[in-house]
Parts: sequence; structure tokens; C-alpha cells
Amino acid sequence: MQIVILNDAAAVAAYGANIFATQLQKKPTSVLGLATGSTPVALYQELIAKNKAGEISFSQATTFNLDEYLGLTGDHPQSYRHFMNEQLFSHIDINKDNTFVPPGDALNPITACKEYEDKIVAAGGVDVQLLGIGRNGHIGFNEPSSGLRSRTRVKTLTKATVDDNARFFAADEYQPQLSITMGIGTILEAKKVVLLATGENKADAVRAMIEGPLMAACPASALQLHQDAVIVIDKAAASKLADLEFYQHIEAENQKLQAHLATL
Ligand SMILES: N[C@@H]1[C@@H](O)[C@H](O)[C@@H](COP(=O)(O)O)O[C@@H]1O
Repeated sequence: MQIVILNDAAAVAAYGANIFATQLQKKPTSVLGLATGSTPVALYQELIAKNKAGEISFSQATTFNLDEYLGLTGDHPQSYRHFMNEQLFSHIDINKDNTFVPPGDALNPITACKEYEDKIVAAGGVDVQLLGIGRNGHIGFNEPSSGLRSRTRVKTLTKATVDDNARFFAADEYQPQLSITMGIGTILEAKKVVLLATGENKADAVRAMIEGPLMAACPASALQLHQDAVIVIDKAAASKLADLEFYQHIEAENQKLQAHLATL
């Protein structure tokens, strides 16, 4: 894992956006894995600004989102499809036909999960996958106890996740308790993964992900198995790491190495 600890949420968003921008500049036909939640919003704003400034183009890119609520159509205001349209897709030069979100309104969700996996494979696999993390260590909607090699499937949400996400729903509004999510095995097949976490309320999950054992009780700990996982966090989210100074030291050395390599 590469662990990047930055001062605040704005720096985390800028760092994450640069990874995606560099990827698009290097490979305009990139397949990007995207995420919802409040954490990626600032990163999406950075990408929109870079797109409007002509620094990057999404015109040849394809995107796959991690997850969707089961039981919501794409035009429902709380659906992740709607979120992505509002927060990113409607503001950039992407062809919406090349943006994929698991179908929350699928008549047969089991078949739909298999089809989603097939589409990712047909697109050549995900080049860079963006992730947030739940307070209980979930990635996508892979809740604790998720199989570490799981594939895209229907998952029941924990009460903690339903409660955390209740803020997006009106008090009397129907809130789904089920989801379709890429599996942990699916996520681990992305060539690169970038996980963003900010704020003290993520500090326990961040510690379990980085320093805890590899275990289904903390789904994000599976990233310890990935060859190219970048964890970008602010100081508050890093505040419970036992070896915080060591990670800062490694990253400082890494920056020196990168600066040297750039001169070759
Ligand atoms: N399914 C999403 C996750 O992909 C996201 O990482 C998590 C954290 O969201 P936030 O960034 O708002 O804390 O929320 C939801 O449960």
C-alpha cells in the first residue's frame, strides 16, 4: 500500500484528481471505476474543472460505478446513477452511453450482476478504481463478512450503513436496505485502486484497513493484497494509525525517488 497523508480534505481531493487526470492523459480510452458518497464529490469537482480547462477529456473514456441501491430506478433522486449524473457526468464531455452503474431496477438482479461483470471484462477491465470507505470498513457496499474474493452481487446493508446514509433521504422517504455492489474480488482486479478517506470519523476504519489483520470483518483490509493500492487520507483520518510517522517517512522517500526518476 502507498499511504499518502495530507493536511486536509481539499488536498486529498486534489491528489486523487491528479491520479485520474494523469491516467486520462496517458490513456484517453481509460476505464475508470467510480464511487459515490460525500468523499469523492470534491475530487469530481476538480475533474470537472480540469475538463472545462481542456486539460483532460473523458470523450473516449468508459466508467463503471461500484454500487447502486436495489429497488431504485436511475432517475430516483437518491439513486447512485442520479448522483453520478448530477455530480460528474452532466458536467464533462463523456458519452453517457459509456457510463455504467449497476441497475437498481433490474427485474432479475442475479443475472444483472453477472452481466455487469461481463461488461467490465468486455471493456478491458478497470484501469483505476476510486474508493471511499464506510465507518465499518466497507468498500462499495461490501459490508463486514463479505467474501474477500466476492463478485458483483446483491448485498444486504448493515444498520450502521443504513443509518449513515439516512442523511440523504427525507424522513418519510423509502430507503433501500439492499444493494448491488461490485465484489471485493472484482475491485481487486482493477489495475490500480485509489481510496480516499477524510475526517476523524473514518480513523478507526482507516487503522483497521492499514494496520489490522486481513479479514472479512474489515472489507477494506483486502486492499493489503493489491499490488497498486494508494490510500490518500487527511490528518484526521490518519490520527489513529500506530505507525503514522513511518508512513510519512516512506512517502517522503518515495517523493525523492519520483523526483530522481523524473530527471532520467
Ligand atoms: N456505497 C457507498 C460507499 O462507496 C462509500 O465509500 C461510503 C462512504 O461514504 P462517505 O464518503 O459519504 O463517507 O458510502 C456508501 O456506503
